[in-house]
Amino acid sequence: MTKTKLYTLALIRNNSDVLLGMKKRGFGVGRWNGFGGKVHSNETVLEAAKRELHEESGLIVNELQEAGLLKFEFIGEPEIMEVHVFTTNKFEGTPAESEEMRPQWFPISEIPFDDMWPDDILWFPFLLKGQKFSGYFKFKGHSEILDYTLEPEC
Ligand SMILES: NNC(=O)c1cnc2ccc(F)cc2c1N
Repeated sequence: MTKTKLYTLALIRNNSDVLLGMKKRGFGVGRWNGFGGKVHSNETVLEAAKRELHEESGLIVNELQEAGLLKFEFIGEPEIMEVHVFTTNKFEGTPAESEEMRPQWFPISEIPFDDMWPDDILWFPFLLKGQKFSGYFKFKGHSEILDYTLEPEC
């Protein structure tokens, strides 16, 4: 019986740059990620997105826009990750390194997809155009996508 677990993922924009974090340990280590994590039982998805962003980058955001919904299945694992993706260009503070993440601004033309999760190159174009999206990715390990669906959502 597959179990769905809620996660958040926030991509912060500043004009033509996007903020990514180099994951220093744990899940996704060595890859440039957005900022996010698990949703706790005593908070909403939006509250979790703001909390995780602040914990991992030091940034404070009052508003986040819903950007998309991604579901990730890993062959052999019972849990489906339901990842709520957010974005904003309104934030307070300066990105600061945390125990989890080393933040860095990247020009949109220089997003390091080769050092990111393999699905990013597929849905980032929707995010950067401001087109909401919905996707499902079936992974074998952490680097091979066996199959996927991805579509714009109104
Ligand atoms: N910026 N993209 C991410 O941070 C990202 C993308 N895809 C993923 C797929 C599975 C997973 F477990 C995590 C991610 C993820 N953090």
